[in-house]
Amino acid sequence: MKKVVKFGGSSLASAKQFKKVGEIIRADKSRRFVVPSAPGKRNDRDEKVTDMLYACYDAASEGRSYKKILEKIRGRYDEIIEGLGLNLNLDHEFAGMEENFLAKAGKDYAASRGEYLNGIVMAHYLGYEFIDAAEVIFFDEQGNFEAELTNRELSERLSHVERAVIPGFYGSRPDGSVKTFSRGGSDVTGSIVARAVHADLYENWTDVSGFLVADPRIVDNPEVIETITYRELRELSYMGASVLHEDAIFPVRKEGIPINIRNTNRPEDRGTLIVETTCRKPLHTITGVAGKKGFCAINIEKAMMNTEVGFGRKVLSVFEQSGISFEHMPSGIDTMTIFVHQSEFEDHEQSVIAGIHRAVSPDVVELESDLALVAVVGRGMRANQGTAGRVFSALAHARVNVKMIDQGSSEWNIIIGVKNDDFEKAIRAIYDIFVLADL
Ligand SMILES: Nc1ncnc2c1ncn2[C@@H]1O[C@H](COP(=O)(O)OP(=O)(O)O)[C@@H](O)[C@H]1O
Ligand SMILES: N[C@@H](CC(=O)OP(=O)(O)O)C(=O)O
Repeated sequence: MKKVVKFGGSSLASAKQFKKVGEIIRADKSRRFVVPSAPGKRNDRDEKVTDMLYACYDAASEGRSYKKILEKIRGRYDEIIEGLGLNLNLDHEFAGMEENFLAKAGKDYAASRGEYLNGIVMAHYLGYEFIDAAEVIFFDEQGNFEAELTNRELSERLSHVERAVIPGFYGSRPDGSVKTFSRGGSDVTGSIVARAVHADLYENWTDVSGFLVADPRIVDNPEVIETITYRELRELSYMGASVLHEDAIFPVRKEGIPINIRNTNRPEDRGTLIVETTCRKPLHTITGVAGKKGFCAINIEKAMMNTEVGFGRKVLSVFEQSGISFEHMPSGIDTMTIFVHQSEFEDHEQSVIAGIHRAVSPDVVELESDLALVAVVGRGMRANQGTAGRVFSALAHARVNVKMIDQGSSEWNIIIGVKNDDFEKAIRAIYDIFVLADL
């Protein structure tokens, strides 16, 4: 049995948390490969080390004094080292970081040091080998992750190692410069390591007892999902369920390795098992509900639109030319609506509208901003009649105005557009009708 264990920032925020992690790892000999994040928040008012490193980099690159922030970061590690009673000194590492800051090694380099230093501390604490992720995780010149090259090299390197700590979140480009994944990317590193060592299980340890049916910051005490499939999870994590990075399933999916989400503060809880496929019937019709705010809808109307071959392609090419990807595209006979991220769209708004006019001569183009998308996801939805009806009656009861509905033909997800202001209300209404009313 071989397990890869990833610990998030909340699990490594202090010496007290490190001790819990140490106990978890020592309790099971198969936990051979450890992927730590940078220290996270110790309480609601605290800062994540990664955020402090970004602030430090910004100060250094703008010629402002960064020393105070760097000292604060140093303080976080020293507190952990002292609390664990380790004979370890990070003088050399911090001197190297300062040199590189001044040499402008880049923002990604700065951000990655949170995981790098925590990896050194963790390896020391556990007596495991430390492997710098820059030596085994690779990106190309453009910064795209090199999945196959990484898998080959990492497999080879780890085949000679009994127990190792590999810091999460970063790797390197061909010129040796550091490149990070997007925020939350240590989850992806854990998955890459699990694939490379052909792990039996990828355990992802965090501060909640599994993947929850809804975001616990919106719904009080949501139920834990016992078993969820990769594709359900991908949809929920892409749509904002931040417990697992949206790309973390791809490497393990290639090998069919299950992921187990576990709680460092309650190791006795079984957590959530994420699998390729399962015979286990879901407890409720829906598996989960998640969503994101900050979308904008571009509504295009033109009489007889559906008879114009190539209409959709021409419209989408306008977005493509501005480098904007679209999220959803519900359409009617004479209407078509494109949902985009408001933050990506705002700067290009007028040029995109002008482009649409030039490309397809529409009758009307209208914009609606400050929208949220909610995804109701579940493999059980196909087998249950009236799911959409229940969703919409719950939303109507909660007085939520539905702006858009998009149901894939696979019938295991329904996407609903609502106003940003109605977002939390919509999530609670859907949770209540499918989970609380079911109990
Ligand atoms: N559906 C969900 N299930 C569980 N947690 C969720 C969900 N949606 C959002 N979260 C949030 O994700 C957090 C865990 O993710 P994250 O902060 O990245 O942890 P870590 O620091 O351990 O990587 C939880 O504390 C919770 O607030
Ligand atoms: N430390 C990085 C990477 C990461 O995955 O962190 P966490 O596991 O705490 O979400 C971040 O804050 O984005």
